[in-house]
Amino acid sequence: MKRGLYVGRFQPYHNGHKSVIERIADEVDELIIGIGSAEISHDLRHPFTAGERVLMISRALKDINIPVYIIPLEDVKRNALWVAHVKSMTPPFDIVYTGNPLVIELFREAGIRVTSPPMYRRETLSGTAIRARMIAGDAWEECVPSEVADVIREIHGIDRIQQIAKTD
Ligand SMILES: Nc1ncnc2c1ncn2[C@@H]1O[C@H](COP(=O)(O)OP(=O)(O)OP(=O)(O)O)[C@@H](O)[C@H]1O
Ligand SMILES: NC(=O)c1ccc[n+]([C@@H]2O[C@H](COP(=O)(O)O)[C@@H](O)[C@H]2O)c1
Repeated sequence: MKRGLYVGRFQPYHNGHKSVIERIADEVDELIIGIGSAEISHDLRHPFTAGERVLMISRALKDINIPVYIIPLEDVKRNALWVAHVKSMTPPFDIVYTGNPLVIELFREAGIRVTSPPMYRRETLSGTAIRARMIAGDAWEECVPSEVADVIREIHGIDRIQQIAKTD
């Protein structure tokens, strides 16, 4: 039994994440998706709540045929304690998938195997680029699974991000 952990902020969950998860699902028996910075929402880098991100990801995973555990992970003030915090919140895992340099370093120091999946269409498929499109009123739907676009519409996510992008 091999269980993998994929950590990200998923603000929002997009087609780059989807392509990574499809590859991971071929390599592991079970997948844990850790939703990072779970306590942060309603700001320009983190517009969506943990619960909204759970909804986006769980609906978009309908074609993944291995067990998936979606676990919100709040940040902690001390990086040196973060891996222990993550382990306390998740089922045991054998491998971590991430491209984030700090996350790579912290798990490696803890003796846990880390793999960095290759980037997929990174020029358009990044949370930063997608949030910029949402704020500018440009097309963003093509960058995310249709189930994620549905959730963002249901929660009036574009109105939210455009409102918080205003200056007073
Ligand atoms: N297009 C992509 N292809 C493959 N992996 C990706 C892609 N975009 C992000 N990732 C990886 O997914 C994980 C979670 O990323 P994250 O949720 O921060 O998305 P992001 O697009 O990098 O967002 P942001 O621009 O807000 O930082 C990270 O390990 C990141 O390297
Ligand atoms: N000290 C901490 O709480 C700590 C340390 C490293 C990463 N993280 C989190 O891990 C997540 C990594 O996701 P990204 O790769 O999407 O940035 C982020 O939510 C980040 O805040 C938290």
